[in-house]
Amino acid sequence: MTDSVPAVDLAGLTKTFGAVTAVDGLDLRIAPGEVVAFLGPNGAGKTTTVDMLLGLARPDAGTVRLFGGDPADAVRLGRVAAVMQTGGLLKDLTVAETVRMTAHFYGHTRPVAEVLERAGITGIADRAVGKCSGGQQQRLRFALALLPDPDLMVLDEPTTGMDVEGRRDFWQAIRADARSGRTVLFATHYLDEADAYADRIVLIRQGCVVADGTTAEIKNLAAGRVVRATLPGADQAALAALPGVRSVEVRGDVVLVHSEDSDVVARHLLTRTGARDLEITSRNLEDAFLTLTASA
Ligand SMILES: Nc1ncnc2c1ncn2[C@@H]1O[C@H](COP(=O)(O)OP(=O)(O)OP(=O)(O)O)[C@@H](O)[C@H]1O
Repeated sequence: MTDSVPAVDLAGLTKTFGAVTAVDGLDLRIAPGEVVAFLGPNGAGKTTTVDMLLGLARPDAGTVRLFGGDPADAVRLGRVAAVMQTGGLLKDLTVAETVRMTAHFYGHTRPVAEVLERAGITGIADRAVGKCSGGQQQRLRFALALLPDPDLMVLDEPTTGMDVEGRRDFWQAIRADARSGRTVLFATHYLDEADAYADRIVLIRQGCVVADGTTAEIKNLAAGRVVRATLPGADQAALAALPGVRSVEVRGDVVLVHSEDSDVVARHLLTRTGARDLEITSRNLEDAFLTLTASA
């Protein structure tokens, strides 16, 4: 029964700041247990959406429901926790002291040792926060967010400014934790993070959802696949007439067919022509991102 209630349900969400429409009638439903990347270029409206989702900002129009209820109630009940980019840590306390102190503010929490372990910071429990790297401090913020054992974890560009290793360690901790069934929504403008760590990508531009699907679907949506083959004297018109073909390019003896249905192209090339050295490649997420977020 509870599974039929979405973890997140945003409907017609709109927010303007003067002449700027930051979020423009945004609709989004996230089922319990999904790990969703909220991906978009700078100024797309990610933070404004996350702020409304957490009840930190009031929408001008539209509704936010978390687990079927008001966001403020979900936050108060500890069903939702957030990891933001910066702030909120005292440099002189140790990692463990910080977690213990925060645990006192809640009525009931997961054990401190358990959240340290889940966030992957047991080994630095006695280190002063001021001596921790940016990535370690973010994992500490993650540990704090885990204290109430929330059903939904919201992260707003949590790895900004971290080095590659720090980002990888951080995401490994998040990903391992999400396997327990927690719903995760993270805003990012790093394509590789969305690709590597999300089950689903919601791409936004100018406050609207422009694409929503699995990583593979998003790649295909914008880019399809490219079938490359060696085929001297290729019949360009015949290839262009195949279903799903978007373009045919001939470079010397090599032909490149850009298509939504690479199977049809491959079958045609192998059975009806003398093509050899076939290669099928999916264009990368970066291509999809650039195509879908380019200004109209
Ligand atoms: N408090 C505010 N006052 C005025 N304009 C704002 C305010 N907050 C956001 N905006 C504008 O709303 C738009 C969306 O901003 P938002 O921060 O939500 O985007 P974002 O996708 O999170 O961007 P980034 O990746 O750069 O953090 C931008 O044009 C921004 O300048």
